[in-house]
Amino acid sequence: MRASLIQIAVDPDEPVAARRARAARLVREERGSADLVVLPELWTVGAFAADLFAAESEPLHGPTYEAMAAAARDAEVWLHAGSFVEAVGDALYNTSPVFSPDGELVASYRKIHRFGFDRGEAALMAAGEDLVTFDLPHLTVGVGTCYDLRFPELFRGLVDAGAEAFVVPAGWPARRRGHWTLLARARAVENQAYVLACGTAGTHADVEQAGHSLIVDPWGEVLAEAGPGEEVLRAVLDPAKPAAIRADFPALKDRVLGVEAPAKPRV
Ligand SMILES: NC(=O)CCC(=O)C(=O)O
Repeated sequence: MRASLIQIAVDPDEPVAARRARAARLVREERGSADLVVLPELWTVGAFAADLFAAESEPLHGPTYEAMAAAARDAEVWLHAGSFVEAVGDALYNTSPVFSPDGELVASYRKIHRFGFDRGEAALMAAGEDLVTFDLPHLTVGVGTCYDLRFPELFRGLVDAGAEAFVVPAGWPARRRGHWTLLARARAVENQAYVLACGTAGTHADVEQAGHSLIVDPWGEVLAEAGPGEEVLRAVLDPAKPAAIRADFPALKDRVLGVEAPAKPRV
């Protein structure tokens, strides 16, 4: 399974429509080199460009959906199209559509943990409520978005739903790059699952982006890591590897469920 992560730069001087066309072109360029292509979080507007969220919001079946469905079909790839600002009535969601090589929508995930501590995304967007997985040939993939990476229970829930790999699009800032790499590897090790973490490059809304997308195997080894700039990061995944590692080192079987804090502090 050949995976390509498109670490696109969000340049505020590039109109959203132009970036949409450029992203679609980059996806098409992976035809023949990839089975799965991934874009980052909110590459349309920029994850920190909160002032633009409402103006650049779209219905699920809007211009980003149409452009990405066509690109997936033309490239004959599975496409996790990062995320865009989805408008549903008065509500906004940070939504990730996933397309099959026929350009059909196979999954749609609304980010559950919104970033901003009551500001930005956390104030403007509604929270998703559902865990989402989708099936590639021989590999079940769970999805999370950016800040979700800090919440291990979400990923454990995805494992319980069958996930053997995680796709995590992000708009992660450069100043917390150390957390990004550490958390991506931690989610891989603790869940014995591939992690495909695709960030953005460039600077938008005065927030320098980390880049450094990475592909981690279910043993926690980094198979490929990007630099800070625009880049297409590629690696080959072995769909049999998560099951092999889980059989060989069966830590997931040793989970103790329902452990609760004592009612009174121990003395
Ligand atoms: N877009 C995001 O979710 C940013 C998350 C972040 O900056 C962090 O967790 O740190």
